[in-house]
Amino acid sequence: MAKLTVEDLPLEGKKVLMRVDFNVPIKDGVVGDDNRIVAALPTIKYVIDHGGRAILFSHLGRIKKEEDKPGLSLRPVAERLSNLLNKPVTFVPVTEGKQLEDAIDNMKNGDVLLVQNTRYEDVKDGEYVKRESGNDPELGKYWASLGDVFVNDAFGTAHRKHASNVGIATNMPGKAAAGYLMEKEIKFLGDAVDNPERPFVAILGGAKVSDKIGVIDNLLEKADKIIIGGGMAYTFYAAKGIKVGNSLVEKDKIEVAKQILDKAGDKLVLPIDNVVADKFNNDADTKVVEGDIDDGWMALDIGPKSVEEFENVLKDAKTVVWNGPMGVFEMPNFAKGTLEIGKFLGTLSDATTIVGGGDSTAAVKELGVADKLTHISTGGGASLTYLEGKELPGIAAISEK
Ligand SMILES: Nc1ncnc2c1ncn2[C@@H]1O[C@H](COP(=O)(O)OP(=O)(O)O)[C@@H](O)[C@H]1O
Ligand SMILES: O=C(OP(=O)(O)O)[C@H](O)COP(=O)(O)O
Ligand SMILES: [Mg+2]
Repeated sequence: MAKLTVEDLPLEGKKVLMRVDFNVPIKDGVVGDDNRIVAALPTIKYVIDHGGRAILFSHLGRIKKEEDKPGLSLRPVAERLSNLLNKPVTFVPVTEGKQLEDAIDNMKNGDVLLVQNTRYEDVKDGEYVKRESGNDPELGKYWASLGDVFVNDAFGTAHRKHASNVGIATNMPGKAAAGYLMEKEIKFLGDAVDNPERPFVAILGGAKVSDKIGVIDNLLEKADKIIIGGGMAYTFYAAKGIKVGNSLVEKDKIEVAKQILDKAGDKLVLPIDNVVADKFNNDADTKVVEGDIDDGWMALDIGPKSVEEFENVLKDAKTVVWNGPMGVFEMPNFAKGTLEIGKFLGTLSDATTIVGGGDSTAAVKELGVADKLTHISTGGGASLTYLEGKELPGIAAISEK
């Protein structure tokens, strides 16, 4: 990388602003899968071992209204980080102002501080102002003013142009560096997918339909097959005139889905059958149906015929990139599709198998199939954007050597 790295920066006695991606699953105030926190430890340790004062920034979830804030506090993450580092981590429950500035002034060399969820800035006085997500120039400038140098290790957020990554970096010219995780992810993805061994199969699922449906267009030129499962599948069902019941559908993306279907021909593989439920709950009544999904039912997992069909497509693959679970794996009754696909990828011993994304990674770890895969990437949307051949704004903003 022709970019500055953390090793190029002066650290001793410096206030080192760090952007990490700690957007991890939280349930009942406790961190679930901590892969993304663990993945950032090498850079954090390097900074504090070299006498830096680490001031960490991350987003968590999405905040659109005041009521979203309490459940999306980073406090539980500070606790987990403290356990992992085996040292105290100061948590500052605000994103600006005197409390934050005083806490930073009180830091000693080697100390670690975590700032509240950067997306608290997206809602001010009850209004959705998107200061963080809209890269408000004043916000990036303010955060940059709090430190001496900047290290961006948030690969999972690199496809976003937000104040806490791009904003801070552009306000610290010559002093914004990449961390080890950022370097590692780019190197790995580059080696695997710039000239992928073929057949190259992409698997796309999950729930961020409107975010991610756009990448399919570019992926059609790179991949030999694209398998669509999980919450991504039903917008395509709607585009094909298949009934979707109450399944997750992004209505304003149905047109896009139609265009993709026209262009893709048999490159795109959709689920044949689904596990449908009468409510969004693990205890729902369920059944497996092919094709049409009746009103009152929603598809929460792919069915056994879909698994068989997907495995058939995957069996000869030499490169597989997977983002987005095949169903609502957080509920045991809808985890089977994700589990089966994960297990099957584990049997492809001479293929490069890459799983990316906060939730997909949590799924393969939780379901015990992560060990047999080639690479677990912290980025879902970020990996897909990289795969499309697009520049990642978070990386572009890092200073050149
Ligand atoms: N059929 C479905 N209906 C609703 N949500 C789904 C469905 N399939 C998967 N999901 C949800 O998608 C979420 C993950 O999506 P996403 O964030 O795009 O993936 P990743 O974090 O791996 O990039 C999970 O919380 C999962 O429950
Ligand atoms: O979890 C993330 O992406 P992913 O769900 O695609 O893995 C990143 O933290 C980005 O979050 P965002 O999609 O709310 O900007
Ligand atoms: Mg996710």
